[in-house]
Amino acid sequence: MTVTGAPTAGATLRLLDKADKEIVKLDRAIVGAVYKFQHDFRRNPEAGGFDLKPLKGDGRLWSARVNREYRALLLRLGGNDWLLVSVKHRGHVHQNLDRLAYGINQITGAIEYVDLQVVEESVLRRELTAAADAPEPAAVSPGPVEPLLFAQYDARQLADLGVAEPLIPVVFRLTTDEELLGLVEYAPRHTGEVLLRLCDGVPYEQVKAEVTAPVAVDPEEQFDDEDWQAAVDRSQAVVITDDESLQSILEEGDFGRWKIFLHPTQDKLVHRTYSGPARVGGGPGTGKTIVALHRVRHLVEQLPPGHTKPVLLTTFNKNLAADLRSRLLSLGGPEILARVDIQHVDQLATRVVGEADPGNSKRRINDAQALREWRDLLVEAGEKRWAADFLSDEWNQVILGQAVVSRSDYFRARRAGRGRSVSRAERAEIWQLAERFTQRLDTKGLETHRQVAERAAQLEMGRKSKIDRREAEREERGGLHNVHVEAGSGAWLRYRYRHIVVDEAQDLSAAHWKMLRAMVPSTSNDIFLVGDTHQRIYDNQVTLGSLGVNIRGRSSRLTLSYRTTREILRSALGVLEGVDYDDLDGEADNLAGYRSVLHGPQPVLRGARSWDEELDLLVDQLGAWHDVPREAMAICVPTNDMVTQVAYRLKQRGIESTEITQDGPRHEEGVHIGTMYRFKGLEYRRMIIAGVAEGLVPRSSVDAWERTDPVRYRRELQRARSLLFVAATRARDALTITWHGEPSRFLAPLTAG
Ligand SMILES: Nc1ncnc2c1ncn2[C@@H]1O[C@H](COP(=O)(O)OP(=O)(O)OP(=O)(O)O)[C@@H](O)[C@H]1O
Repeated sequence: MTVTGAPTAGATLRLLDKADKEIVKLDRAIVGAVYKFQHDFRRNPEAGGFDLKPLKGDGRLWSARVNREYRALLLRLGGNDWLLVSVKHRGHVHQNLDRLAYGINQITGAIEYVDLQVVEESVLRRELTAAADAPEPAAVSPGPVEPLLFAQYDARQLADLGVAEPLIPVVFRLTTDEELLGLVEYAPRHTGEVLLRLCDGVPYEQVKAEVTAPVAVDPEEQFDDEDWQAAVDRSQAVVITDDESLQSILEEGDFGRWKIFLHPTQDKLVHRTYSGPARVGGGPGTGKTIVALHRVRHLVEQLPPGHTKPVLLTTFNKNLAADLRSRLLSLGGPEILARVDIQHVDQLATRVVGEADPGNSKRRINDAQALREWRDLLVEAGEKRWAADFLSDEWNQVILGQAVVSRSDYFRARRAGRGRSVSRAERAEIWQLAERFTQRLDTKGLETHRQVAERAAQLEMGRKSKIDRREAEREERGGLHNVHVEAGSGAWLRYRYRHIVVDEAQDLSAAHWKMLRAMVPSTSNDIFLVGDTHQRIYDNQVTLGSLGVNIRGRSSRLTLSYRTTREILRSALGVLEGVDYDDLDGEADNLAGYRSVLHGPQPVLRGARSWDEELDLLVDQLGAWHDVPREAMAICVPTNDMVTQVAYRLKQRGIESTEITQDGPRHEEGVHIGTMYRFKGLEYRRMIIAGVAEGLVPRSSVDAWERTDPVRYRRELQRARSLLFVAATRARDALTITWHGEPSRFLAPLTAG
């Protein structure tokens, strides 16, 4: 049969989420035939040989020949727009025609396709009558009654949450977690999310608010449930553009899905127009980085043609910036990359300062190195009244943080949140020591990253005021453009960027934000930042509003983890129990609704009597994970010494390993080993967190602050907790936590069972 009313030229062929998962499971020869099919079909669906024909009376579901045995099942969206939903053996299609269900979900407005036969056979593994209506839950369990998982809900309630209606009768038959997880595998994505949440015991209304509401069609929007072309835009589907696109979807498997199937919540955040700075929060693995990358691509696609780089993509460190670059390349290709400046935030600050002062050859040091300089200074000066930690913080947070340049400024400086008050006389002493410290750094040719960031912020703020002044003058003179030239330099003075996208936003300092704010004009879509304050591991708490980055009303949160299993997530959340977190803007934040649809083994918790014995536990655990490449596993420990010791023990036992340095893993091969700080933004299939013992996590010195500086004590505890949380949420499939001696206090909620 020919496609009536369809133009004879090429067709649009789309692929529905999950159809790809089914196709990859077919024999290689059939997958090959699918490649050829999509190529030919896109060119001309009417070509002979496809035997394209509608399967049911409504003209919506069609079958096309892939090879002698297999058929592609396609939904016709309209004209020559087709959605590939499945590839099945022709016998299966023939026998189960009345079991192939499809429709537009009344709540989410998305297209759904379900093969009820497959679901029932695979999920319930028993013959079921093909009842079309929802059965009375109690009536379907013969013999000893197994509790039905969803007996407390009725069909209407489930449908209102957006559960795919054809699946509701099956849902009512589920009795075990295993069956539920099986169903989730085959069900439309949203159905899986809702059911798992209900099964976790989350109240109905909460599931509605957290899972359904974000993807529900706006009740104001009169949506036409016959408009399949509009519905496909609300669905997770991708247009197959060329021969390689389907191939790359199938070959990259789960690892490439982030490029193609954004969650509707992610998709909205990527494509929205924001009237000013916007922030996306959310727990680990919810796709914040993915959203940032798609956002960059979206912004670039809106730019007029050109050769400049008006979009800045920045993050906390070099390692993460390199990762963003390679992922953006893979998402958008060299054309997108060509319009984006990717630099980590300290590199950016260094460049700004370098431009203003090209002769500067100072060596940059980090917070830990600066603290050592403070210690040495106090020892050399025989100064015992002040602790190096305290002075270092005072210098970073008050003196540098508020750009204090004189003694009198320091006397007036606000010291909110510093925990301990200081008298005027003490301020005088501190100021004197701070001056000696800066001199010391100068003499040694050193400069801290914080100093550089602060100078960069000042320089950029100066540049911004010049631009604004010139802009005002230009307007006064009726729009003359030549006043835009920077005095003396001949260079055009303009904002460095049009859009800035920031990843790992929770760890940027006030100076970084001041610098970034000044680099981009305050217009729509100016700053887009993603981050999670539960993962803040550097001491940089900021209130964005006070730094000119006003995110109020433009803050959203992602809640579905794509990385971590539900089992790991539950343990990781246990680590954060009972602690408050901020939203980067002075208000509270939380991880409400944070969830996963992935499933795996329970995390393993194992204590040893000594470090030596614990090292053996690590070797045993790696041995048990022989089914996974070494590079897909990592060991995270609290200290650098422990990194060396673990590497040594593994070497003795013939296990190759590689250390994660500031610049990423030293080598390609081997189990990755690093301190907790190094794991920010990374992910592994299997993780061991070792040394999670009292005295190490948190380190014993933290307790000394409890009496002398309670504010600092709380901050340090929070940081140690976040470090453990970050480490625990790097694991995709399996997590083992070990310790020797007494387990860390942070593990109490987990070890309590
Ligand atoms: N829509 C999606 N489809 C498939 N995979 C996804 C999707 N979104 C995210 N992922 C995957 O989930 C994992 C976590 O994503 P990402 O790194 O963006 O999370 P994150 O929120 O930035 O995490 P963290 O806060 O821990 O750094 C990645 O492996 C990513 O590829």
